[in-house]
Amino acid sequence: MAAQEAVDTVADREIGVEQEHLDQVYRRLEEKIHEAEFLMNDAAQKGHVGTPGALAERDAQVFRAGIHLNRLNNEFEDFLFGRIDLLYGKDGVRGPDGAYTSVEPADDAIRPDNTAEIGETLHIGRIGVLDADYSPLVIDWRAPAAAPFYRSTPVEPGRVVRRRVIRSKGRRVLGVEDDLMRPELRATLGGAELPVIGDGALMAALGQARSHSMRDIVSSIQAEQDLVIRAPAASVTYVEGGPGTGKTAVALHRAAYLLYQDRRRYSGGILIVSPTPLLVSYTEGVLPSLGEEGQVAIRALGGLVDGAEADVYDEPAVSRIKGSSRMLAVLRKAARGALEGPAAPRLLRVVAFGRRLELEEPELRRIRQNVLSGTAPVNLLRPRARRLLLDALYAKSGAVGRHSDPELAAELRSSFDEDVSTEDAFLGFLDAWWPELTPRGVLDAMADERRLGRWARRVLNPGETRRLARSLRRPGLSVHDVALLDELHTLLGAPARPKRKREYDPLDQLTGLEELMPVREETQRERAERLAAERTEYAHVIVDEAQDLTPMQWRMVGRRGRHATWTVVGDPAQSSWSDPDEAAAARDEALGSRPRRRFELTVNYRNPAEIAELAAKVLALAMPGKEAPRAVRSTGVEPRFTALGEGADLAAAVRSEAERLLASVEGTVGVVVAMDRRAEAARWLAGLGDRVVALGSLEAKGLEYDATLVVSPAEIADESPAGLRVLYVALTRSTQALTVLSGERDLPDAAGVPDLLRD
Ligand SMILES: Nc1ncnc2c1ncn2[C@@H]1O[C@H](COP(=O)(O)OP(=O)(O)OP(=O)(O)O)[C@@H](O)[C@H]1O
Repeated sequence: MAAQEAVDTVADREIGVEQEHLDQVYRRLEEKIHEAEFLMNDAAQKGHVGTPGALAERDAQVFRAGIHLNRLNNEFEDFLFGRIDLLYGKDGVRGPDGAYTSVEPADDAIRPDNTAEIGETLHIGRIGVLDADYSPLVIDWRAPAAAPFYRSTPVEPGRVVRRRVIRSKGRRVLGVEDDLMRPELRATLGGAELPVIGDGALMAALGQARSHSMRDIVSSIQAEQDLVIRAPAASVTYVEGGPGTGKTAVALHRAAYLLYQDRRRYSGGILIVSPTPLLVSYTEGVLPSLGEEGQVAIRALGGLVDGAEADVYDEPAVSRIKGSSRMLAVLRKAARGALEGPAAPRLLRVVAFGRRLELEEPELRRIRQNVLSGTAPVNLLRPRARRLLLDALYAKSGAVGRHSDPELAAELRSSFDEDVSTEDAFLGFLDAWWPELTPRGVLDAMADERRLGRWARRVLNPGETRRLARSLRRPGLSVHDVALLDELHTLLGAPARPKRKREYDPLDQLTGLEELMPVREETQRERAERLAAERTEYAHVIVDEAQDLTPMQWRMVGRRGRHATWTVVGDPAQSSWSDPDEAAAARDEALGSRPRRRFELTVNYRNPAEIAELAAKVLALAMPGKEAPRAVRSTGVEPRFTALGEGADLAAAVRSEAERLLASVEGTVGVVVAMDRRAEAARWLAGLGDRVVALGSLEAKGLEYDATLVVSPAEIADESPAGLRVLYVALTRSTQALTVLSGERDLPDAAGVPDLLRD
């Protein structure tokens, strides 16, 4: 008891020490706000005195200070989250953040009797704060001086003696957890021995209940993850790692790091491509919590094309066709063939120079073929089509050769062109014969099986053609349709811009029209949002769950980063694409010949060892020889197996198992079913509250829950050729508890274990 109290007292004292530091940080920030306000008033009073540059700098300072305080007050639960106590370094050089730059300890930093004095203490937080004398009160987590907080290990401690994670809420420090990097050392700070509190912040973070949004991991980034986050953004950074190794977390932190490190270079924006809208909403809070917003767009694969938000999936046989690079040949034909719709006119008749001139079908066909022999996008070929039509009509007009003087001849021709091309009959004909095609229009044309058969000849077999046409006849877009739209957009060329909204016209004031059409200045923020929405190319592209992109999706994503650097994270063992080799080839094509830097993440932070072990059995079937990541913790809770008795009601069983899991964990429960059961599963769970969600197997990608119920492994595995890998994804979603519910098809043994999960 007495010993416990002593520990508490040391812990309380250390909390007090950190509280004092946090108070000092807030005092300093408030000072900065006052300074900034003073400068602002001063600037206003002096009016135009001062160079424009100085005024802009002042504004920027006020703006930054305002953002800091606002964030500190409103958003961050743990603004200050870390501290490192370091030995004296080899030299006394300070970096721009005020910290000593030396990575290695000075030769005499450790005395022969293994004692040492702490030479520098740094606090790490979400943004950097300097004291009035430019000494660092808080180091930004992305600054070079913060790297030892993440990189230092007992094997390679560098200058770090003690690494401390500080937990705080608002302005109050709640707790501290220490790790000693040099446990053999007796270090003193200001003459007193360095105390050590708690037993590891990582485990505390991993054991916490999950909500429906991802948390940042800024206070517990591990060394192998830090290497990826801070890797220089040259060409392509390729990161592989099994489920739960932090790939998504690392990708998001890397975006924040790149912006911090070189904001100007990434002013062209960073795009994060996510497989599903569910994963987008799960992850979109992370960057704001790291102090980054605005420059990063997180988009689902089904939402990369403006105006096409798709979140439904085709059946696997259809998505296999739509995702395959064979579609490229089909789309090329369709983009041209769609010009000849059922309503395409077969005769052009105009009157010029008092004569009736006609072009009949064979001539029209020849002209069309001639125009299409070019490689330009179809919509951009329209002016050429118009010119060749006029040439052909002129040749019939009898005017050719009427003048031998070239100037007169040219004049005659130009008046012919003007006459004909303003004639309603000609204009109407051109619109119908060479219409402005839209990607959506061509996709609709492909829904006609007969026409699609023509365009897909020798590329798709008749069965595939039928399936594809049938799926395109369904209303709405599927996720895989979006990549086709994007391809068509390129093949067709940008249609003429829609007419701009009416501009503000001062003359309107005289007519009183302005009252009917309110004119409002666009705000800065609206402008930024509009520009972001209009952006089609980015300075850096991060692809999450990259193993799932189909060849056609790689082409779509590739177009958004033609001049970009890339971070590509994925796990081939979780690929839901039937032909991973084909997808890898498409990926390589999209990324071009840029050099790759490869990293591997090897530790599973999500699943307890008990769940990871079970999942590894499916991995062995799905990808024999592939190693599973090492689980970092164990809970002692084994997965639960239960089988549906003969004639039993699946809905009732799912509901009751979900209820059981809800009672066993504090946070979220995910119920994963085969894709075609997704709608009914949502009904089965109705009324159980928002801690539980039903997911189709493909939607579970990237997400995690405190507990997961996997319904019928066999149904999930049989869904598609990639079914075993999809099942592997489903089994690796849980942070605490897993239940597997088998049906008849799973051939469960007496203990309810389905045959796919037996040894
Ligand atoms: N260093 C860390 N500290 C604390 N938590 C971590 C750390 N690294 C990863 N995690 C947690 O582990 C879980 C898995 O991370 P994440 O979703 O990024 O993994 P992933 O590799 O993308 O997984 P999957 O391939 O299954 O989608 C998350 O809850 C994440 O917050």
